[in-house]
Amino acid sequence: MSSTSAHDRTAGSVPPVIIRAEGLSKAFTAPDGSPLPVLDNIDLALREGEIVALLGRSGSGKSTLLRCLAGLIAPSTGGVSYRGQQINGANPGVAMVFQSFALLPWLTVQQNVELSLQAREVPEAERTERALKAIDLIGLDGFEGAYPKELSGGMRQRVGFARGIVVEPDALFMDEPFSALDVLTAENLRSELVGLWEGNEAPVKSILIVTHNIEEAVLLADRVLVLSSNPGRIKAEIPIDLPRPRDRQDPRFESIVDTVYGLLTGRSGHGAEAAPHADHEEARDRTPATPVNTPLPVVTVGGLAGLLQILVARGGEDGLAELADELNFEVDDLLPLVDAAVMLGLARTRDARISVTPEGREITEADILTSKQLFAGHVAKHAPLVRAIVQALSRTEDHTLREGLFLDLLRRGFSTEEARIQLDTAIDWGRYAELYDYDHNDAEFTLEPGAQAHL
Ligand SMILES: Nc1ncnc2c1ncn2[C@@H]1O[C@H](COP(=O)(O)OP(=O)(O)OP(=O)(O)O)[C@@H](O)[C@H]1O
Repeated sequence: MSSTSAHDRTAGSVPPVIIRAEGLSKAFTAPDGSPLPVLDNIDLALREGEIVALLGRSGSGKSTLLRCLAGLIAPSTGGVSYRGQQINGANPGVAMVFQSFALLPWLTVQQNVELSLQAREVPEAERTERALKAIDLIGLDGFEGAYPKELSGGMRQRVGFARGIVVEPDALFMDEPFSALDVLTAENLRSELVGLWEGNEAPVKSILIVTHNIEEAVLLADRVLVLSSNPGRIKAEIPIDLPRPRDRQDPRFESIVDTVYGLLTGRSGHGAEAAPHADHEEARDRTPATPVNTPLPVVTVGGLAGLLQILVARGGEDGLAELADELNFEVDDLLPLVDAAVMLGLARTRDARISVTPEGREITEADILTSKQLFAGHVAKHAPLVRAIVQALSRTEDHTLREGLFLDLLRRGFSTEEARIQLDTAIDWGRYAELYDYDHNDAEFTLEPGAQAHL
């Protein structure tokens, strides 16, 4: 908790819990009807006076958890309570701010803000007064009569915030509220939000923010909960006891960012940080890698080669935070590349650092033909989906197969859209490695001569 926070807890007393999740698990249904576990056994409590950030990779279940806590979807097992009462529908203590703003285009700013109050049956005169106050607070004074299309992205999201705070919720839930905005606008809005929170002006008692941006989480939150993926579990909880507004250059800030980087890049949660669930993780580690339990990181061969080149040029090793900073990448851009390099045995990560392996260096320094052959060997060995495609093609008489087979198999563990993305990634990697060719017109794979030697 920040030492300067207006929401400071009284020494020694633990603030009351607003929302609690106990043993919360959620599984969706995969397109083939099998269960798709997304969240597993989540316990968490959101207390008065705190900002909590939920951080995790894309697809780790952050939004699903937020929606379960908001009562928008029901957990498969376990429950959610609001001020001690189990909820069975929309959580009455929560207001939401969405990434997409979700404004109604045919309503003015004021009407959009009043809508939240209308839904709660607040009388008209009070609605107007409260809406104008919220609009003023959030810096949109003078734009009450404007329509969303007349506003910039940042101003639209201000309306989103006004609509959330106008109901004076116990908990304001924000799902990636800054990620549709340009960097400067996002930074500006974040600082204003921190200002309102610190000045105790925003009429909310707690904030839960979903983000994939590590620095954003460390800038805003009193606690960061890191979710692991497949299925999502709380992998670590990191308290952030720095005064606000926080300084990105502060060594303590950097050190926390590094720790979180380390947690997110730790291979699916190995190591001490996964202690509470280490038994599950280990059990999973013993199961063989399949295209479903070990998805391909969605990156191009060009991107991967670029990462290795940069690492080699920097002496073979670098801190992940420094690398992301210098390349002007967001965490989400960098992590899949890091994952791909690690999956293929071309780099390794330790804490928050990445180093190129001898195999990665060899590939980077070889001529193009040798480099391709080496790459083919690593991909056929370590990328489960590419390997599965080569194996399946080897077993057919004419060494060809339609993509439908692989899409059907992938749909056992992925949505239709994700299955397509996985297959497209495998097409990119396998074609570059000259393990197989792919004909777009016939949607058909053909094994390349010599590919089986890599199995
Ligand atoms: N209604 C649904 N039906 C089936 N699967 C779903 C549904 N909603 C989410 N999923 C799946 O659940 C997983 C987690 O999704 P979720 O959106 O919660 O993740 P996230 O961590 O918020 O990801 P991102 O950062 O990309 O938004 C994904 O694999 C997603 O495809």
